[in-house]
Amino acid sequence: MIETLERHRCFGGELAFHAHDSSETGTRMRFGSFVPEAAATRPLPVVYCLAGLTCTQETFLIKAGALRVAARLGLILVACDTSPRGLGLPGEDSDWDFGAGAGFYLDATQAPWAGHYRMGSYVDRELPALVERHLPARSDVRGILGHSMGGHGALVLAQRAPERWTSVSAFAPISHPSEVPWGRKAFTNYLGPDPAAWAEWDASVLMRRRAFPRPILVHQGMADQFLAAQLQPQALEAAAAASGQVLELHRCEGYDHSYWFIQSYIEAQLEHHARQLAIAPL
Ligand SMILES: N[C@@H](CCC(=O)N[C@@H](CSC=O)C(=O)NCC(=O)O)C(=O)O
Repeated sequence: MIETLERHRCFGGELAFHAHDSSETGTRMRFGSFVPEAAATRPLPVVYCLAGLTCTQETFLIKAGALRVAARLGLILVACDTSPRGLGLPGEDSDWDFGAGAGFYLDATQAPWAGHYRMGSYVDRELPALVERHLPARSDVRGILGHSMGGHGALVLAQRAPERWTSVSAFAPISHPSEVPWGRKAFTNYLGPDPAAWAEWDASVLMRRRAFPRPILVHQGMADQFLAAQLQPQALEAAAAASGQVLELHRCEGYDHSYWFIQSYIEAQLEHHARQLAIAPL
């Protein structure tokens, strides 16, 4: 069951925030949804929007400038939180790049995170099942996009289950988390010290192994303060070349890591999803 906490009419449709008990995280989770007016006459495809470190279920919907575009294209948007919260685990709230607000969209295997920090299965299975039961959403196709840590999440979840995810795109993703400080910290603590376990949640490793069956779109700002140290889009590009993945990587001169960058390219990304979702067989 979901509890709807607030509803707002927006661009002819409805923006809402909901809460529910999650069996994956064992906590109460919140998510936001935007349902365009067009859903009054037919079920619409959903694009799941994964935000980055320190964000909540509100950040993308408030800051990305996506709702006007989604209303025009007839796409439902769903934005979840970036981790479970309020568990009282040691260290859960100590760092902005680990623990609460930094779930990394994976399934933790290490104590004390295992059993709760299961954002991978939450986004892949539990949330779509809930959304498809309660919103006027198509269940035959799904899109996923994300920013930074959320870009990593979108790329990894789509590549791990290409039969479940029709379309994927990312803004400034953490492209090769096994090799950068944010990813190594998260993977060591959530998955343990063995890099073999990390590989299953690393977009560049997965892409090198097997191409996703449809084109992947990425935008990366070239004035991004995290570009060299944390994001490394060149790893994704090399992996795509190795597996034959069709990867459209746009290097956007002068743009930083912020939501001003996302606002500037959200229309291109949602149009990519609309194209992919429309051509998927019904
Ligand atoms: N607190 C940090 C900055 C955190 C930050 O920049 N978060 C990004 C995502 S980074 C990768 O996942 C973000 O989207 N923040 C929300 C926003 O509204 O911009 C610091 O102090 O450097």
